Amino acid sequence: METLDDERRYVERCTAGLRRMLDGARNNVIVGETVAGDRYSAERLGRHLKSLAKELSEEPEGPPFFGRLDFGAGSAEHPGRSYHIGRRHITGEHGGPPVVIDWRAPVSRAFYRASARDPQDVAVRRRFGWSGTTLTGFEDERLAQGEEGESKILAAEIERPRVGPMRDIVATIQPEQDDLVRADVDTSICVQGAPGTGKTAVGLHRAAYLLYAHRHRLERGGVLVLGPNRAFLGYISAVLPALGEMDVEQTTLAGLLATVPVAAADTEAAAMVKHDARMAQVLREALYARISRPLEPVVVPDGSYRWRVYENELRRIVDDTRRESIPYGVGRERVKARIVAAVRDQAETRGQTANAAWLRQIGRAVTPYLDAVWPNVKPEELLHDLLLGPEDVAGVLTDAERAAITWAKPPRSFKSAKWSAADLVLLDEIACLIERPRGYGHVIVDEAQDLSPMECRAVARRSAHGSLTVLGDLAQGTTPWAATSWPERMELLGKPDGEIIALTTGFRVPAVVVELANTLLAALQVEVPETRSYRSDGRLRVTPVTALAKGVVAAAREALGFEGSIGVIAADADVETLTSALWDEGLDIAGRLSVLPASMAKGLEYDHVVVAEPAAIAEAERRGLNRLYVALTRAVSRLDVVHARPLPPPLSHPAEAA
Ligand SMILES: Nc1ncnc2c1ncn2[C@@H]1O[C@H](COP(=O)(O)OP(=O)(O)OP(=O)(O)O)[C@@H](O)[C@H]1O
Repeated sequence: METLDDERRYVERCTAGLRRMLDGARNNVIVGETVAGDRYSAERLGRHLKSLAKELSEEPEGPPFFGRLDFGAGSAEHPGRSYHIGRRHITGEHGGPPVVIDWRAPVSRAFYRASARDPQDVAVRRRFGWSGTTLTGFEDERLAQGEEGESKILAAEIERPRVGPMRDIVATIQPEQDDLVRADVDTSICVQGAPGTGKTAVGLHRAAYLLYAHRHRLERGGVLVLGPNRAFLGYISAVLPALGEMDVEQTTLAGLLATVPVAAADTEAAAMVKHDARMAQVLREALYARISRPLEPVVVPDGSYRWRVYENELRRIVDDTRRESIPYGVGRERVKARIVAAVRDQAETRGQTANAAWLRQIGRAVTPYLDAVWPNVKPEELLHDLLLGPEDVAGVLTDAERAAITWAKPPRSFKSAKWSAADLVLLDEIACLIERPRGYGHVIVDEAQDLSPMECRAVARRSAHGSLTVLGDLAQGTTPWAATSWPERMELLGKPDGEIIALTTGFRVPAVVVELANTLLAALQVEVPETRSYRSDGRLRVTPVTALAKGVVAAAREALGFEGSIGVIAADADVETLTSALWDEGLDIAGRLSVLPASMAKGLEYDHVVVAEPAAIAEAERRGLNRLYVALTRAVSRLDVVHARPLPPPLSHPAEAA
């Protein structure tokens, strides 16, 4: 077994290897552009090499490897071989074997999965400890000899104080997480995970894994990651680049659907109706109601002659086309083509030949008729008209529901209409009825419990020919339409057969904090499995105060004495006052201390969290207790609950909890 010095020399070989790869990629950029056969392939090759060179040079510098596997002499596939495992593959000297194997390669799997009970031919698993890019030590587990222990390196990684954006967990992925990361590309999965069980981390690593294992297939469609808000996207934005993946689209659903700006807000009653799955039928019926029954023949002038297609045939064409399951816009084109074909058949019967120019001319002549029978429809126009006083041709909405979504003050035309966030979802539904949207090879949706049925449909349309990874926690549902059951949501997401898997080990929230948060769970009326916290460290303090701002300032000041980030989470309405109070006391809220509204806390984590006035968070909205549950579970090391008012009932046992 080598010494630490040997391993440090190995680091130098890796650094040299990386340098060789970068030089090689840069050289290839120069050569590749001049040697490739035709201009098109030269350009493609050039672009590919440039992006490789860019990727290599931009990659954040980190340790070249984090683990090593020594296989036993009896291994069938890797007898007596050793492999260093890292974030990316590093080529060896003189075309020899790589000095580092990518964590996603098949052989690396044993690093995450082997155990003393099932060593998978691994004699020794080594984990390395680093301080920046300096190798500081390693730990060995002689799995073949039944040796497997709590890893200090693993524990230190999980318990390290957090600063800045989310980091990858590639060195410490747990077996149950690895199962999800490497699930088959065609399999859609739904991960129900309590706070801090690594759902987001798993989703991002899955994106990286799928791109590695199925690059060709996914490059065409692409991979899309949908997060709940911009703050969250900023927080996770460094993970995929650190894993060498630069080309994954990361956005919010609102960002994806934003064809027009959001300039209006709905009442909750209106939003509830607009997000209801029944709106799909209302919109479909409203769109197809634009098609009218042909009552007159089409008369097409052609020189001195007039061609006629009679009502019966036209009706047949329109009815047949309606029966086909094709988008509305394609239907319009098809009707047009069929009318033109009917004219062509008549012309050919008369011995006239139909060339392309003639067919185009007939097509132009048919268009005004088509505009009357199967008109072009703009989504904004259709929705504007519908909201004037929804006719609800389908008869699926109640009078009250129809009244709720009727414009309070109708805009002068659809062009001056101000749209709400829910309207954007409806506009997307209509746009996709008219024309199929771009689909992705794989879509990862985080905080999926908050999606409405109509939003689920928007996601389903983008993953109709690909697969989905759905990440969420029913207990953290805060929207009025949040999910209460996964099978129902998977159905709406178009993957009714998707597997639903629960993650139950928490890596963020310390056990004492989990206990407090769990006292809320029963009141949330969702069935989710109990969580076990990996962390026995951590601190919880519940402090009654007479003046909230003063209490929060004191807690924040004390928190600054510890290492790591600090988040003060308060009801949205209290944020301004608390920010001023911290500011007035000279606390630096631009640095590692931030104040954030409870509505923005989802998905984020801070080393030290101060939850200000739980009662105010709980009563601020319909699912205020769920919101409070989210706020309480953001802490990595310490949670301070500061309250001037009584705690909301399910949380009223501070003495036992503290
Ligand atoms: N295997 C692991 N090794 C080290 N850290 C991990 C591991 N799994 C998760 N973590 C860490 O635990 C924290 C929580 O992970 P993540 O944010 O992915 O959880 P989550 O389930 O999405 O949480 P939430 O539902 O609260 O948003 C992160 O800091 C993440 O890096």
